[in-house]
Amino acid sequence: MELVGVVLTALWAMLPAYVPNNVAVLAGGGKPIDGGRNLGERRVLGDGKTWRGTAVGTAAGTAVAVGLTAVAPTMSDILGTPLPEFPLVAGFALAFGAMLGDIAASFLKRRTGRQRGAAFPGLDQLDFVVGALACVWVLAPAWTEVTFTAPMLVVVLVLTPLLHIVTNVGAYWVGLKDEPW
Ligand SMILES: CC(C)=CCC/C(C)=C/CC/C(C)=C/CC/C(C)=C/COC[C@@H](COP(=O)(O)O)OC/C=C(\C)CC/C=C(\C)CC/C=C(\C)CCC=C(C)C
Ligand SMILES: Nc1ccn([C@@H]2O[C@H](COP(=O)(O)OP(=O)(O)OP(=O)(O)O)[C@@H](O)[C@H]2O)c(=O)n1
Ligand SMILES: [Mg+2]
Repeated sequence: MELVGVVLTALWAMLPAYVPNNVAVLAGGGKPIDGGRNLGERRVLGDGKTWRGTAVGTAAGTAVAVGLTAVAPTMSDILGTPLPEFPLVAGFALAFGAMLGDIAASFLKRRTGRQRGAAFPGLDQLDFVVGALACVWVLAPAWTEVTFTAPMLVVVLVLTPLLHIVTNVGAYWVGLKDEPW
């Protein structure tokens, strides 16, 4: 498959993992997952990881996977490259795994003394990718092995940080996020 095809397929396959954190920013708030508890001196996760953001983000990412599956044959024809369909478990795993990766990153940030909202370059850009890929590999291993080729994984690891930076700076500019990362 030529490069354009690999890029299109990689972004398509990751879209159910890209949407949840965006939606959590838009829909989040309310009760924190850690219930306000500390581990040692610091919060377990912090007020930035909420039940509502996690649930709505996961639901939105799963819904995106269902929508992409419905239009995959048509879009494959239009774009001239075969685009994957998502079994429900794979769509859910990508979405929920993205949220879990972001939550795990907050756990690490608190353990390393970073306050809520502090940057952790590298981790911020890839936490949800690692979470999504690990979760889908565990919950839908056969689908994952067929769908994610090595070139696609390279494209995902290179392009996602760039997309994350552009999206977050955009969200900061329009006032949706308090920090541009
Ligand atoms: C389905 C519904 C209801 C909404 C979809 C919202 C939306 C804009 C989805 C885009 C998904 C997408 C293609 C994302 C790619 C980038 C990416 C990897 C994002 C990861 O999430 C970053 C998110 C939170 O990050 P954090 O948890 O690590 O802190 O960033 C915040 C994003 C938002 C609040 C969404 C809305 C953003 C804007 C309105 C900013 C405008 C965006 C731009 C100017 C540039 C967008 C460009 C590209 C190429 C995506
Ligand atoms: N599981 C999640 C993830 C995000 N959010 C919402 O999205 C905002 C931005 O997300 P993020 O940047 O990931 O969190 P931070 O507030 O920066 O906290 P942390 O330092 O722990 O990443 C959060 O403040 C919160 O309102 C949420 O409610 N639930
Ligand atoms: Mg943040």
